[in-house]
Amino acid sequence: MTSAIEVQDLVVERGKRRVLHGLTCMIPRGSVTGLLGPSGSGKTTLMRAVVGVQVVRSGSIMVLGEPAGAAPLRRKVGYLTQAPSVYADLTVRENARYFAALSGYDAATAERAVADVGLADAASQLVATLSGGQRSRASLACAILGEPELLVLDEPTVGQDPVLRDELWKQFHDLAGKGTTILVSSHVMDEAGRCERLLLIREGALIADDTPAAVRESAGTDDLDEAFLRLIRAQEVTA
Ligand SMILES: Nc1ncnc2c1ncn2[C@@H]1O[C@H](COP(=O)(O)OP(=O)(O)OP(=O)(O)O)[C@@H](O)[C@H]1O
Repeated sequence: MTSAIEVQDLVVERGKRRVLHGLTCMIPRGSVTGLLGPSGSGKTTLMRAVVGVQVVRSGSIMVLGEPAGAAPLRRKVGYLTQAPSVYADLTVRENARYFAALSGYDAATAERAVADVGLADAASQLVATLSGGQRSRASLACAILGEPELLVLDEPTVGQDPVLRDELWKQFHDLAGKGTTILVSSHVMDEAGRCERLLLIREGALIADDTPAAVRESAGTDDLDEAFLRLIRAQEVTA
């Protein structure tokens, strides 16, 4: 099987609002796929559905050949939420070791994940005393433990400086090179160009599912920001 995620006619309602409107997409294995769209367009909702923590109204989501959220996926899927999900009163290392132990990984695996996110020097620092960017990297370390088969990353580079962002993107590609499928959301269009595939989402519907090059070509511009705007306008005209 070549697809890591298959979403079919997904409808999600949150509160009284329909947030995803029959969304269908397929994400290939071993790829870095960017999920881009305006604030409130449904990116987090789609990611939550993929990791199996979102109640869905209808449709289906298969992840690594299993229904999203199925027990065998627990060790195979890493999820980085937007809000840091580490314990403030533990050190970076203690957090990594704790989450490693929960999944049956050893201390060396925890140490490697901490180093991979550039926090080796802050490993013995309490999370409460970290900067915002460091804190989200501490969460990222816990998400990448054991190199899961699928990594779902909700805005992992927010609050990071350009050098770190660059390093994190290189690391995502390294992981993908080793076979990990990465679904990563971002608001930042210059990050879209770093993805192998793009899902552009607006108001809960897909407006593009293609490579960055194909998105640029179909919109007739090299600028992905402009391409996104043109695709939105084209969709408004046909709607
Ligand atoms: N718990 C909730 N109850 C009701 N509505 C919600 C809830 N969570 C999200 N929504 C709504 O669902 C829609 C999609 O939200 P979602 O968080 O998926 O967007 P997003 O694209 O990830 O946004 P952002 O880029 O700002 O994080 C928004 O209109 C939001 O207000």
